[in-house]
Amino acid sequence: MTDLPRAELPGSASPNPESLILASGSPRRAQLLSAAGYEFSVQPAADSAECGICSRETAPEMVARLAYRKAADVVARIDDGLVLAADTVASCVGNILGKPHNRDHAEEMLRLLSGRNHDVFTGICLWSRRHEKFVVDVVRTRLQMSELTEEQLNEHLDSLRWEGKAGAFGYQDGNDWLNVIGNDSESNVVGLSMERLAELLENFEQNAEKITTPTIDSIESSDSSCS
Ligand SMILES: Cc1cn([C@H]2C[C@H](O)[C@@H](COP(=O)(O)OP(=O)(O)OP(=O)(O)O)O2)c(=O)[nH]c1=O
Repeated sequence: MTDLPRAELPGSASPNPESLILASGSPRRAQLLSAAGYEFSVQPAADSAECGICSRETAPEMVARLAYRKAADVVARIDDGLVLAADTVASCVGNILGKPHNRDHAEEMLRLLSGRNHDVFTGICLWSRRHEKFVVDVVRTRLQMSELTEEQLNEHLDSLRWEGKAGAFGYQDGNDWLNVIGNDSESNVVGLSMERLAELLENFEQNAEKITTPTIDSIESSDSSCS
């Protein structure tokens, strides 16, 4: 993994900056933020904020909607703070791959990904409770997975390193059968693009009133078809 950039929080020059609250129970996201030098507290969103795959929803629409829902869930419980929420899925030949439910599900995902290029999408939502403004954005990283041998597949399944990870793999685990294509964000695969986070923080004041991709309309309309 490349060095991760640091960034000032909006209003950090003011005497009373908003503190950063990570609305996620993901240990990877906390590690990424810590490694980049951010100070933050953790307040995971309720599981109910992360409802399942919705009909007619693309992977980027889905991660945007879920990041927004997770942030909204935590914003409703705090008086002040800048809430950061994210959601990550893999996407391969039209299939959206979240966290596997069990070993068989993980195997199914890995057999689909084996030998294929695929995408990982992470939605990010930053929401200032004090200013009641938020931005939502989505980052895509393209990956290539080599064709897995039966031995590699079984070793990975036995290791349980697929647990709790979208697509049933952990890029951070350093498997030689998985590579990011080109210069796409590596931290995005692990759950949070640190490059995009720095940009969103830096431009929060300018961008917070308008939603980036996708629009809040599509987030809300997708939500209504949630199963
Ligand atoms: C693709 C990939 C995902 N992941 C992880 C990041 C996320 O933790 C997880 C995707 O699940 P998410 O639902 O995005 O996050 P989470 O359930 O872990 O935490 P929360 O909902 O509280 O924010 O997969 C890796 O660690 N490595 C990878 O290579």
